[in-house]
Amino acid sequence: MKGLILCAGRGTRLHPFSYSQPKTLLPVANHPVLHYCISKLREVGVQEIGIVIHPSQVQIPPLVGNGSQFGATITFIEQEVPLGIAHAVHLAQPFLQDEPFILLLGDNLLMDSLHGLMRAFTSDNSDGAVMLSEVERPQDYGIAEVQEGRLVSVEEKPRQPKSNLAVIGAYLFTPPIFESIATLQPSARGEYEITDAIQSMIDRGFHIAHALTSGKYSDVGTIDRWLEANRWMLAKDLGNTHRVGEGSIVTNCEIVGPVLIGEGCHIENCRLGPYVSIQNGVHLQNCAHIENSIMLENSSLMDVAWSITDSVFGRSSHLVGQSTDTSGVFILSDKSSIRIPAVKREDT
Ligand SMILES: Cc1cn([C@H]2C[C@H](O)[C@@H](COP(=O)(O)OP(=O)(O)OP(=O)(O)O)O2)c(=O)[nH]c1=O
Repeated sequence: MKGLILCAGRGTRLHPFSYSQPKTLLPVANHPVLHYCISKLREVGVQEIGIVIHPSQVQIPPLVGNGSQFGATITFIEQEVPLGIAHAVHLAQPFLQDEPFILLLGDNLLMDSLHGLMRAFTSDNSDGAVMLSEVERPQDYGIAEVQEGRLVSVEEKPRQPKSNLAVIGAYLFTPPIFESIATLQPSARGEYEITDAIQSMIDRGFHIAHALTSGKYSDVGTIDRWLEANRWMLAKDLGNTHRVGEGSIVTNCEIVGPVLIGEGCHIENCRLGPYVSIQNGVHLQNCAHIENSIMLENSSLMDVAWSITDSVFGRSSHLVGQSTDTSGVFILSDKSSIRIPAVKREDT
């Protein structure tokens, strides 16, 4: 069985960070999301992996190489215009040829392994399988209708959802999916939708099995969800402890885990955590409190007298501030910098 990972979207909901790097390279617990996808495929024995990228995403090939670091072989497939997930699958047909394949959305993170998906596919003798997860706002997802244990319909972002079971970004397909994709028309948002292709499979009499995941599922589609994914990956990896990478110097700090500190960082006189991940080369000095935040490579915070929460600091971004206000949320893109002067208070 082959694997296909999609990375070629526009990532508009993750601006400004997805301007300077593909969102599938953004770190969750200091590892690119894409690495987790590759590992999930390797865990179930998939070795031949195709990755769909946009031609401008030149950072992706050097980061994954030929796949040997993962024990896989990797083939890149270009999608010049992100016309939808089904369109990306269509472009990958020459790579996938005529065997079953697992499709993963490259910005999705699953706690469960893909064994459940594989089991649903094989035990039901089916023509494909999807993974379902209960969600709170079904209107925002592709929603499945299951009757008597069988998937009977899927609908993209329905106004009146038939269930709260969302089709999440892990699928298993057999070659008839390509004929279904060939019949599609673009949706109202102008994309060839994979949910329409699945519905077409069902309408043509093919059986699509399903596996319900109770494990956590998230994606890095928005900044809030990126922070959420980071929280649960840190909790999974570290519990309530913290880890400090090689060559990092941490002095006079109070740390409440989970907190992950990369290599070559300099951190002094700060209160950190919980849920903070810090990439390599970060410099923090005299920071009152940082919580639920991500600091990308070589960013720095100096003399920040208030509490920072729910924030992301881009690569080589800098914040210097002395205000005595109590808290702040910062979303700083790469190479941006802010200096906040001390507030002079009138004596009363
Ligand atoms: C739409 C689309 C997405 N993808 C990938 C990108 C993501 O990793 C994954 C899910 O995409 P989405 O998050 O649905 O789309 P997007 O990446 O364009 O983001 P936004 O809606 O914020 O602009 O699928 C493709 O490879 N080709 C496509 O045509």
